[in-house]
Amino acid sequence: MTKITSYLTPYKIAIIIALLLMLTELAVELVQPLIISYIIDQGIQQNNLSAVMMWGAVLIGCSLAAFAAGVTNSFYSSHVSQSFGFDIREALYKKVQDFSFSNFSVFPTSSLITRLTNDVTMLQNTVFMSLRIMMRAPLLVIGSVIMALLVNPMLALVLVISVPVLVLFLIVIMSKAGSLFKSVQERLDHVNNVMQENLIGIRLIRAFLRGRHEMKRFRQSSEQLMDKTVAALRLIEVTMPVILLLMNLSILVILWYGTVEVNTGGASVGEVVAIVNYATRMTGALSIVTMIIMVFSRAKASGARISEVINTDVDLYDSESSESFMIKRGEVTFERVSFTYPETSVKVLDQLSFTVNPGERVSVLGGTGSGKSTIFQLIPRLYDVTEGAVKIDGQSVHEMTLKNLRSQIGFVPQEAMLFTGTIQENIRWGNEYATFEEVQEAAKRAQIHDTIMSLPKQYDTVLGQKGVNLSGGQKQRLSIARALVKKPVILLLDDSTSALDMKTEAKLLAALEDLSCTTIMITQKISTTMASDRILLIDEGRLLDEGSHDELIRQSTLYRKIVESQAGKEALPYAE
Ligand SMILES: Nc1ncnc2c1ncn2[C@@H]1O[C@H](COP(=O)(O)OP(=O)(O)OP(=O)(O)O)[C@@H](O)[C@H]1O
Repeated sequence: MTKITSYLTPYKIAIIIALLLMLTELAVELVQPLIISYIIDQGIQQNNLSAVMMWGAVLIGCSLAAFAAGVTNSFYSSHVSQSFGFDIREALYKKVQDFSFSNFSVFPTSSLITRLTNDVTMLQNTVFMSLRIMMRAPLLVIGSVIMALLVNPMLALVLVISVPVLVLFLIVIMSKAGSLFKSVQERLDHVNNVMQENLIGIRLIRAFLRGRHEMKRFRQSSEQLMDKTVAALRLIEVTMPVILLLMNLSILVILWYGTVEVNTGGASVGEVVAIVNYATRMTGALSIVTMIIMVFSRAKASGARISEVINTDVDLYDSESSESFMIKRGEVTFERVSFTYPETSVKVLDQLSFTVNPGERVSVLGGTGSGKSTIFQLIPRLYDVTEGAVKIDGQSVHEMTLKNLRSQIGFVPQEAMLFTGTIQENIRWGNEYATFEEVQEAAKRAQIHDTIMSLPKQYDTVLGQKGVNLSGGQKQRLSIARALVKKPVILLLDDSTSALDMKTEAKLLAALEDLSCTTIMITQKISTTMASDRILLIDEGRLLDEGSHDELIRQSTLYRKIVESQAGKEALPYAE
């Protein structure tokens, strides 16, 4: 288990320097009331101007030293906190990149974003404040009590009694605040989640006139965040008046008792002033402790949330026996494969067996929810099979390294996903080493080259977020081009031609013809299945039937029904 504090280890020298500088500031702060008491007792009371000048010069010298220490401390504190935040952000990002899909189902995207941003910033600020002021405040309280005891133990007794009471009170508040701030962060996750869904679905929201509904949803979640934050802050705010009340009372007692002691010769005026001065400084330090409680409580919650991600076991990884394997032929075999999604109990695939031969073009057809996309996810090992084996050229995908396996497979997901950047960059995303000619060739095969050339900036046209400035069909063809530029041995198209008209689809399929790769296409369209060598008919995670279009028309009632529903009775040569 990696502890968040271990990320501070590389900066231990800078931390030590910052802490030493902070101690210098603290020492000056503690010695100042003592010097002031000397100025009063040895200078003012004795009418000794040279003593006033001497101790005055010492006071100024100390203040300058504290100033220099403070400035240098800020420099080191910023360096340590920013570097620490950078390292944690990077570690989190790397971890999330390695996440399997089942890991993602545990952490919603919005929560991961909050953890990567808000939670890291919270920790970063805490480190900065710890090195700058946080450690100083408790030390100042302890130091002030010790110094007061050295100056006059009898007068200092008042502080010896009041300070532990206050510290106990603050500990109780801190333990309560921790859980409250944890729920503040969870509420923040929720606000981010609603916001994210709103922004992603903005077009749908406008089209369905659901703006008011969504506004209400957002307000509810924002109100919950506000309520939790107010509850947490109220608890913290209560500490301040309590501290002020108790400390002011203590000062009054010191003044009263001090007067008695001065009159009986038990204390000097300078000593009383010094102890009042220590008490005032302690009041300031204890007020800072209130802020510390808040910052630490939030940091504790944030630290736990970050640790949760960093210490998550990634359940999809290269095994000891994994090796690089060159896919030469592109034969895909499912051997009695069963699959259940993590955290669920329903078998989505059940003892599924089939083989796709090298270079073959196979369509996967089946009702919605029958498990077609799941079949695809198992080939590049986005999930591991629950039972059975998926093999490529006879080698189990489990025994191939993830990087090696995925680099040889072209995968076009159901929803075309594009990134902010130029068209060229988006295609090259599939193969960063592709030349411009290779990018163009892929675009030509994907039937998107002509469209690109008609744009004013052609391949340098900048796409908006998720490719908003393209039509659904254009996005699909661009993501096909992105898979083709990889020159994959196996090409998986998950309903990737659904938005294309029949003519464009036919051209695309013809252009894929001379590629020697094995092509598996999930489809709902008969026009696609007709252009395939073979069709796998899937129903409830099982292989219902397989064969060419003509064979299935002869042997499968279900297939005949699908053909009839899409192309009419006349498309059935064997119709009575
Ligand atoms: N991440 C997931 N976690 C849990 N269950 C899932 C997950 N993804 C899909 N399922 C379930 O698995 C079943 C098969 O889903 P799959 O996406 O493979 O179907 P499909 O045949 O591709 O459907 P469609 O044609 O509608 O895309 C469905 O019942 C679905 O609810």
